[in-house]
Amino acid sequence: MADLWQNAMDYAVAIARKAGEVVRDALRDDMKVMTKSSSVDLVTQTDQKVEQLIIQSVKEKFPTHRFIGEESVAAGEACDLTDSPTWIIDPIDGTTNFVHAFPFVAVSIGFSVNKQSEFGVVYSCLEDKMFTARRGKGAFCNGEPLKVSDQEDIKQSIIATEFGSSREPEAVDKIFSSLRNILCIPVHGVRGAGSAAINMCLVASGCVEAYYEIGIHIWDVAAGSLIVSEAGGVLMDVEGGVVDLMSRRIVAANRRAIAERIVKEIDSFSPPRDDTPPSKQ
Ligand SMILES: O=P(O)(O)O[C@H]1[C@H](O)[C@@H](O)[C@H](O)[C@H](O)[C@@H]1O
Ligand SMILES: [Mg+2]
Ligand SMILES: [Mg+2]
Repeated sequence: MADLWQNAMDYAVAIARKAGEVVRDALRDDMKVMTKSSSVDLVTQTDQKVEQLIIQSVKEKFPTHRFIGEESVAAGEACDLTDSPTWIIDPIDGTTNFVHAFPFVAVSIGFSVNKQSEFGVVYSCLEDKMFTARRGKGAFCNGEPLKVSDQEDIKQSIIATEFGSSREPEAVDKIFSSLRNILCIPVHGVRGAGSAAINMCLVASGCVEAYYEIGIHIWDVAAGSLIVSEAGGVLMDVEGGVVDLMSRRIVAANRRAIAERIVKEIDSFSPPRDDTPPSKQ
């Protein structure tokens, strides 16, 4: 039977590659850096330009599809995931890296129908690595199949996480408390690429055993989540329940036991959900 969404996925790969070129070219220019939710939540004209480029091109090809885009939501659009085919876009995941030319910057495109993820595309554009996953058909990097690490022992593991862009003292205290707990299990190391999408692709590639973060948004992890699960990994909430991409909390790991061990050490909290409008937060 023909794959209903393969055409859309091929289009996503092509547009992510084109978007990545725009990002790479922009690195050479002077940047005007603006801020959003806090003085360390950065955005540039390139984030906005790339999101518009992706949305306009997809609209021409698939006029009935819907969108959740990081910069559109920042501009006041609703973050609504319905049953309609929806493209979930982070035009630059790792904007702080982009601003500093720290070389982990991704274009992330997730796609869901009936609230189920159908494909995910993460283009790590400075490394020129195209990560893709189609539901039920595996995950790939530049066409090569991906598989999570087979490590069973948390003490032999590397865990990825990020500090995020909140500097609220309560949140920072909890982030440090979780980090301390995990580091002192002890694990081999803690790393962070500065991009949720790339961290998830590192889990899918088997380079790190797990990634967790509180404070991410649906556009950071929509594509990466499918790439992890299609590479054989598991997703979980930071308190151990079923992951909810609107909840701004995620654990992605090579296996359930590693995810559960990390959950035990996380000092959890609940940022305002992505699907709660700012007026109701
Ligand atoms: O805002 P962009 O799209 O660069 O994405 C975020 C990262 O992906 C997070 O992991 C990370 O922790 C930061 O919160 C960062 O904002
Ligand atoms: Mg992001
Ligand atoms: Mg972004």
